[in-house]
Amino acid sequence: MDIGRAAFITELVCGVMEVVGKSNIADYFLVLRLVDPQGIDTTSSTVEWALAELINNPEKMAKAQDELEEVLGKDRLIQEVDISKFPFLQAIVKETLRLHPPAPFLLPHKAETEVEMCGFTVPKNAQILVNVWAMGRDSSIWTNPDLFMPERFLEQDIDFKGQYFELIPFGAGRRICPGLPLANRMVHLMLASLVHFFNWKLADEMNPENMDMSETFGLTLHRAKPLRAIPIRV
Ligand code: HEM
Repeated sequence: MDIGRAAFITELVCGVMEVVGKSNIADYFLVLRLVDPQGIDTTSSTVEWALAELINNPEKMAKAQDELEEVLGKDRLIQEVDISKFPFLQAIVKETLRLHPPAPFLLPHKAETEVEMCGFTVPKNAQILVNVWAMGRDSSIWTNPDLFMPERFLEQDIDFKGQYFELIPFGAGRRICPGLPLANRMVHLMLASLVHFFNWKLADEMNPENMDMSETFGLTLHRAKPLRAIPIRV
């Protein structure tokens, strides 16, 4: 791990400790385990889905590889400062989080008071689950919602940092995921490295067209069948 990354993680942990100081530590770790059972569950699931979608859509994979090679050449490793130079890579991550949000219902919230919203009454103390998975597949928000089309994010200036309510895989507002800045960097860096230096072949002689892209639902969302792919050094 490089010094910059280590300093960043230390800073994040300190920030988290501040939060813990103001709340119940047992609840905090319970939530942390639920959201991120092994510390990287949500992050690794995002990278796995992004890679699966790229293998399933070879022309998008080629476009991502071209973009990386144009800026980095054949040998240079991507650094954190480079991420902003890759609009298509960023669009791939957004599109992956739209289609496969690792926390499909965010975390349960509770209404502190009765609220009127869009003609509905949400009673005090009601438990609220926000179905971001369904929002990502809603045809009144997205054209061809079931298709993996990263290009849609090249045409519109939307990110997932809580300002655009059509795309909130990390939640929004006060309870937004505190790991967002770290996850954002990790997903881009991991995915870019995997795609820049390797071509990918599916195991067991499978073709991209008959890949199983089904999901398992729970508090977190995963691939029903883990991605089995073989890296081939470019
Ligand atoms: C792609 C990666 C990730 C996604 C999509 C994600 C998503 C989420 C979501 C949806 C929530 C609940 C927000 C709400 O209450 O509405 C959450 C909470 C949380 N996340 Fe993440 N997360 C990711 C990565 C991480 C990482 C890397 C960490 C730690 C380093 C982390 C730590 C936490 C913690 C501690 C909470 C609970 C915060 C609270 O109690 O309010 N997450 N995350």
